[in-house]
Amino acid sequence: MQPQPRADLDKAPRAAQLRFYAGLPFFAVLLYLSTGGINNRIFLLSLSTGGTDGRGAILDLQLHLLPFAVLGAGLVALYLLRSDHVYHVRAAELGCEPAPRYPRRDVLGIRFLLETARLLKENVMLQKRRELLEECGFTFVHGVFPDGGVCVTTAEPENVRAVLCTGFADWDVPRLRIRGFLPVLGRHSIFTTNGAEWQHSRAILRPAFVRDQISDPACVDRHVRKLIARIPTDGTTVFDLQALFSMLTTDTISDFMFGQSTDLLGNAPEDSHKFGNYFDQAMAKIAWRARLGWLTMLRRDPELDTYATFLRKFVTRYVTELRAREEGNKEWEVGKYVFLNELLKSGESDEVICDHLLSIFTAGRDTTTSVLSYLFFELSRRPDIAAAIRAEIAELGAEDPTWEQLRGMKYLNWVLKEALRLNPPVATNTREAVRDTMLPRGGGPDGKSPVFVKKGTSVRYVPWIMHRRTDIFGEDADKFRPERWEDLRVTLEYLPFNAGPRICIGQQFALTQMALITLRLLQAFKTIERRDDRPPIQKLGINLSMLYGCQVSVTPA
Ligand code: HEM
Repeated sequence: MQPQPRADLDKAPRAAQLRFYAGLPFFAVLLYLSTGGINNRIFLLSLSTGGTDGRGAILDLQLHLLPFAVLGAGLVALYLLRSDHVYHVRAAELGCEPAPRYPRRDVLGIRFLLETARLLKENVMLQKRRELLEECGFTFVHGVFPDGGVCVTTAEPENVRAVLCTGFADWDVPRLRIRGFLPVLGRHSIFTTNGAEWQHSRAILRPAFVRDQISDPACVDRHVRKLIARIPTDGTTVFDLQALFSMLTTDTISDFMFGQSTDLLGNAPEDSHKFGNYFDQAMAKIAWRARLGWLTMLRRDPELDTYATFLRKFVTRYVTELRAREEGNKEWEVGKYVFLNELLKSGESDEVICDHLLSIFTAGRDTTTSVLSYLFFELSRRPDIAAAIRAEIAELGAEDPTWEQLRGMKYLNWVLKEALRLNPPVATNTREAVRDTMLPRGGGPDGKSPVFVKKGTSVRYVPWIMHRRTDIFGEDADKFRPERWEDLRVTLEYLPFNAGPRICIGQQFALTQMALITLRLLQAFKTIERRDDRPPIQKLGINLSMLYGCQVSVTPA
């Protein structure tokens, strides 16, 4: 059966724009009348009663201004029509066609903004956007409130390739995201910079991730053992693995970065718990700011300021401490790789180093927690998959596994890939055009023509939806089936770590860390059972997380 076109999807966006511009003069008159406020009402009343009640001067002025207001609005409309015309001529020259616009009637993107806020609140944003994208050929355009521009949303691998790889120079991390992240990450972090500044940050951070020293499973192992020790093993006590994974990743990343762990799974001081807690709150707030736009930034948020101040102080303390040790010329934990040590060698100021450290926390903590939580949710309802991983673990023997061995575990790596496919922690991402450019797909009635993109336009690409496309991953795309990776060959259709020059620099670190954690938990527990009847809802923040956590009970091996 042919799908019915949605009434709220405009396949003729240009006509809609023209209708909007034609309405501008009327809008101006309305605006003019409404700015007269109560006076206008009195004026209209007085016309019907025959008197102006002493307000003649003001009303006179308004009447004189009326032609200018109409003329002004007319000129604005003409200007917009002209640039619209120029835009369409250029687009046509390049063989571009418009992409469908959603929703159909939406002056300045207000409806879209309100709908987005509602869908986020109801935690159905990804599902609803998937339906929409499937219907309109995987690309659509919507208005952006309040600046009146547009944003292109796409789940088309060819568009992703153009944005992240082949046309990299045409696209920046959007200003909106930078403004949203600034209070916490600062202006020098790898996530809040573009161009030369970003290249500089990446050049400082990247070497730390290719050094042999970080390949130290013992560091992760130490913290996993603490996690295992905290888990009740009577098979009936229910606990939330997601909360424990969040502590674990905080501990491992802080250990890797500062050479001292926050030790949330051990004997953490009050401050470390506060750090974990404030970090969660701050992330939730900046996700909201970056998504809902300039409106959320009009007002200062004193809570966010409190969180940001505390987080920056907490991290700076380690920087000051380590600098003091270095100045005292003491050898500090000889042989142990400490990321902060390497950063200090860059000669950057404390403020810049603090920005970098917080960005690594942001990049590595909740992403890893998200994948592990979802993975163990799947394992808790799929004992067959857990058994297949255990069989592979048994082949390793009794020795502690090396990083190389972990990377070589074929089935375990399929399982991780499958978890990253179905719920990539960075489920959606955005870039902004820094010059007029185009996307190769999404335009015209069949969605196969290129789409012209004006400078300043945002493009949101959605790995979560792309990873579930049945034309790419098969009819069972929604199913957790690790075996699909045996012969599946994909490139940019699969994008959990991004691609191109801004690809995730912690990818190998994350994969091996997650492999080791999974291995240790499956060695420690014979059964891991799901203990939650509620549907598994994914909450969209900066990263995905499980709304109700991962509630399970376990028995010892
Ligand atoms: C499962 C875990 C992880 C996933 C799914 C993931 C995913 C991503 C994605 C999608 C990006 C691109 C963001 C963008 O440009 O908008 C990214 C960037 C980045 N990731 Fe990861 N990441 C993970 C773990 C980590 C870890 C553990 C670290 C470090 C300890 C890390 C460090 C970074 C950094 C520094 C960037 C910025 C790269 C740049 O802009 O040049 N990531 N990651």
